[in-house]
Amino acid sequence: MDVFDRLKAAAPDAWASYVEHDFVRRMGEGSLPEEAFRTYLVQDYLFLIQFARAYALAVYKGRSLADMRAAQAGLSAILDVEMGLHVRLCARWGLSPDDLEAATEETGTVAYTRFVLDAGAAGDLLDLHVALAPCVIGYAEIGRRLAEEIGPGLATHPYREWIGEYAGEAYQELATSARRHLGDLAARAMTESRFPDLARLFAQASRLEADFWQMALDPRGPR
Ligand SMILES: Cc1ncc(C[n+]2csc(CCO)c2C)c(N)n1
Repeated sequence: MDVFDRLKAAAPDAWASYVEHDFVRRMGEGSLPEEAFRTYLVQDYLFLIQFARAYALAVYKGRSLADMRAAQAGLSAILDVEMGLHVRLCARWGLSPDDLEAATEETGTVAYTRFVLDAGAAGDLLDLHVALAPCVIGYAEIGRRLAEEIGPGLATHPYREWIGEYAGEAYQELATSARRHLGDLAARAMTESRFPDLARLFAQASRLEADFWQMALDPRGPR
């Protein structure tokens, strides 16, 4: 059992609330309302910008060149690859770069991203990577499961690009290497007495991921 499996096993309800969320189920069934998916895409754009900052923080928190380079690779992946893919996916869904730039960050986006940034700012690199783990590794689990469930029907599925992206080999490899890096970091920096605090951090990040899905399902009231 690696440290990621231990963290999941310590927070089964929080993990299930995230990876088995209604948004995920309905995306898989193809019954997710398009408007909910658009809301998600816009907030995810704002989310990815803050996540780039979290990887930049991981560069700063690194104590070895290897850790700093690993964080730099994560930062480049977001800035040079992920953002471009995301903007293209948004365009496919009728959202222009101007729409994305003009969007307001919702409370759920602020809560999740600033929680991760604070975990990293107040803690060390291991705290930061534990807070990042549900996001990076969870999406690989969700993407793979949905692709397996849908099977050959994926080619014509309404959410095929999103599912294909996260189920695809490149993202699966990225998640596998993030998982290995987390294991290495824990082997170096984790004393057993730290585990309960790390498990709490992991559970909270997983709940915030679940809230992120929920935010897209719940219409926002006027304000
Ligand atoms: C709410 C939310 N959670 C997780 C991801 C997945 N993800 C997070 S950071 C990143 C880039 C890793 O290099 C990816 C793919 C997302 N997009 N949105």
